Amino acid sequence: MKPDTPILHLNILDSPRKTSKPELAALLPADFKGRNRDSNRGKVNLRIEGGHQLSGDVTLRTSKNAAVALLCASLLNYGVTRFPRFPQIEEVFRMIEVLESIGVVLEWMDNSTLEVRRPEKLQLENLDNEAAKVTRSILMLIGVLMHESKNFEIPNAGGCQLGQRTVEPHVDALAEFGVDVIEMCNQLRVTVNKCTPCEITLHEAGNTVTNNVLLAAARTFGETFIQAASADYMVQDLCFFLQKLGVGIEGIGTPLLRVKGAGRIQEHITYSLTEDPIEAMFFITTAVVTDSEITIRRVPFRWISLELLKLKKMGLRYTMANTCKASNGCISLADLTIHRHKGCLQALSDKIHPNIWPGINPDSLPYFVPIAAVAAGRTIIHDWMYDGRTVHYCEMAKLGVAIEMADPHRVYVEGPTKFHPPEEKLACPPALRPATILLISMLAANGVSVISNIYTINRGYENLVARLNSLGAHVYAFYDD
Ligand SMILES: CC(=O)N[C@H]1[C@@H](OP(=O)(O)OP(=O)(O)OC[C@H]2O[C@@H](n3ccc(=O)[nH]c3=O)[C@H](O)[C@@H]2O)O[C@H](CO)[C@@H](O)[C@@H]1O
Ligand SMILES: C=C(OP(=O)(O)O)C(=O)O
Repeated sequence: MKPDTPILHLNILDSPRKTSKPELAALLPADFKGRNRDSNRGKVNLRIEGGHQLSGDVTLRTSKNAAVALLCASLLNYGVTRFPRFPQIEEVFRMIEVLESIGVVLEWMDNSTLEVRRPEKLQLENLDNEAAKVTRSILMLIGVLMHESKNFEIPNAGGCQLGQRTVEPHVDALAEFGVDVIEMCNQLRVTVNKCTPCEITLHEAGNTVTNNVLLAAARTFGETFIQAASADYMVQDLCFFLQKLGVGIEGIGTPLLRVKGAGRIQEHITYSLTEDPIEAMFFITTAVVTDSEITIRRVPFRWISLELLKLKKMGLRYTMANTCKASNGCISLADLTIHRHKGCLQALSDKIHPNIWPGINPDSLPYFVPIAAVAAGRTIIHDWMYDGRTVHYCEMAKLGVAIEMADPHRVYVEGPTKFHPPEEKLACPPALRPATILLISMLAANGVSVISNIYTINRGYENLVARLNSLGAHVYAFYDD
């Protein structure tokens, strides 16, 4: 194992010029080249020299979860769609591969603006199954493609492995429009019998299913009502984009959405995604676990307000400044400084559990595991939403965390913890947020830790090595071809 030097300046595309795809691929940091999608060859691993206090500031990128929804939504538009500051992450690269395979032209215009031009007719028969099946976002293509073709197939959903993740709410909701989705041999066969506006109650307030229904309703003539919709951040970002395309949407940020479908959409539009609230949780946790003062710039603070309240109750001090609007004009942002706690955090007596927004975000919940490990006392983390996520939390024991599984949905964490490196290198779990809490804990562990094959982390976070090192971390990427 031969470590590289710390990667400090990976973003070398600093001049706003049009860059061809191969040129861009050559310039992108190695972690972003789509290596090891399905194989064990060319794995990107990380070697972390932990125990350093961090300092400085970091600016949030836009979110994976809104980006994938907006990529699907861009197909509703026959004009040119531009997305400034689009995240350059593996999940986005997979969706780009899928869209390119069906004839969509996608081009990075500069460092981060992605331009999307769809052809008049998509070649659905050419769909790149290999890229599609490793994402869950592929499900959202149903809501778009049902306006294009009466019969088509997509692979069943992939994504993070967190236990059973149902597609039933998608099947039932799309049936209300007149669309049958049948699962056969791990493919979803879609038959569009009709496409009528409807009144839908989702039987789970899921994010992807709400987005799928929004996309279906966006080009269905008439008014569709969605009850028990998710109001989470990626749904809000999709709604703002659809509004810009001319789709009428009322109720954004609530569980009741009313959508007035548009006809053919042909707009030349630019839409800026909002900054990622879950990436904010990543850096907040990094500051807490390494007991560092870090300023996180452009935080969509209202999307993590309950998380911040819980942290405040635990004794964490933070300050907010420079409130402004996100580039899309819709969401308030602020610079958030996390102050050093110097070991004074206390465990909360109440359980910490996720909820649909505005509860603690399900993707924020894993970050409370290392945070609870830093606090004095016992915390109960109740992960009711996912059937199989707590097993990943228990990996934290290898870094010195006193963690005990009470049942498949609950863990007890006893702090404070003196983090130490694992005895041997850790395999990156196939679940994005649980993988990142291992990485964060390694930053706090005095000594050298290794985490292998970080494809899962690169699915959702951009240029993390360089950004952590710019805060004073010592993280080295290396490959074992
Ligand atoms: C691309 C994208 O946006 N992915 C996000 C999306 O996935 P997505 O919306 O696809 O999440 P799932 O549909 O898999 O739902 C997550 C889990 O929560 C359960 N569930 C969900 C809603 C509900 O009201 N009741 C309930 O029990 C589901 O059964 C499942 O076990 O939402 C998840 C939950 O926030 C996030 O972790 C994912 O990052
Ligand atoms: C669960 C996640 O992603 P996905 O829905 O893409 O699997 C996640 O982002 O934490």
